[in-house]
Amino acid sequence: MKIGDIEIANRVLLAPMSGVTDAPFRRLAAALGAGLVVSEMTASDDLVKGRRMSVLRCEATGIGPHVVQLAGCEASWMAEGARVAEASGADIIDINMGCPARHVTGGQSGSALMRDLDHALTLIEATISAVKVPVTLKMRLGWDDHSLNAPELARRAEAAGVQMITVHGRTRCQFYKGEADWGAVRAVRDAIGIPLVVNGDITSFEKAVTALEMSGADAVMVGRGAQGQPWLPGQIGRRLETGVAESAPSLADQLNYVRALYDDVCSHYGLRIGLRHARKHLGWALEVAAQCSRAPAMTLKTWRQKILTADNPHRVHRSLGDAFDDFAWSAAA
Ligand SMILES: Cc1cc2nc3c(=O)[nH]c(=O)nc-3n(C[C@H](O)[C@H](O)[C@H](O)COP(=O)(O)O)c2cc1C
Repeated sequence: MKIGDIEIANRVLLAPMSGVTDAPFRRLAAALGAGLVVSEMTASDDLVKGRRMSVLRCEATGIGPHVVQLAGCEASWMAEGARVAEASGADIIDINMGCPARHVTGGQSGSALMRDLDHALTLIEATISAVKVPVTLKMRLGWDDHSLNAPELARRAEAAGVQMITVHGRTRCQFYKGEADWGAVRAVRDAIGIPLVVNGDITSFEKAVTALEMSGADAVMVGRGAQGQPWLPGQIGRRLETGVAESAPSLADQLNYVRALYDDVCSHYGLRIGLRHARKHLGWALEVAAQCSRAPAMTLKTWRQKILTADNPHRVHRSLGDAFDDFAWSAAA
């Protein structure tokens, strides 16, 4: 699959997730084989103003094709944000028209743009005119069940020059409730000729295959399923290419991944902020490892408590090693 001239390694993308898919997590998921990884949403005006967290969100070292996702509600900020992102190394700019959060939609950004397609198009056109790199778009099925206008937005976006569309198979009013409707994404397939990506609730190879079949999409995007398992997009992507199933990484490999991620998070944000950001990744990694080893709930609870409250990287590394040893005992029992 290609986005403009950019070849994608396989058909499984890592979803943008604010507070989760920061540069360290994307680096790891990309190294473990994700076809493409997308930055957390960055407010275009904050990026232009050089706000530190926005600049950090666009960091790209070691990520491969670098996709920066921009959000905003004004054409001029979107255009300027896109220029800044391109100048700092973005290979692709993605526009967010899917975020359901009230603080985003209240500012007429994210999925609120699906309520005013004429305005949405002005943002898309401004972004495309501002940069040479391909521009892509992520959206939901519509605002609510009475306005399923993703096919119309997708068709107009393609006509304006957008080069790939991702659809999360829920409406904005669903937030994250219910199940993603992969079949409903087929109406977008019928409306456009550019690459289409289906998203929502894809947590396994089997679900990826079903989502591809039901939607007619070219690729899938995995979000929450990758929390604590940064290898998942790569594993599904390789299996779609080769048909060969892989088991979960060994506990020893999982320990190496979480340690590398922890160190990268601490150096990316600096120790003080990094320790805070690292906690959720540590928590998810421990949960996944405990599940893989069928460790008792109490063992997980004890290690979570110890590791998530530690504020010294040496102690965290040591405790991670001990926790994974414990999990290995459970697995062998
Ligand atoms: C914590 C969290 C943060 C998210 N942040 C973003 C974001 O920054 N940009 C975006 O387009 N979607 C964002 N999403 C939506 C995901 O990209 C994805 O569309 C959604 O989670 C459904 O996919 P999944 O079921 O595979 O998680 C976020 C979702 C979660 C759970």
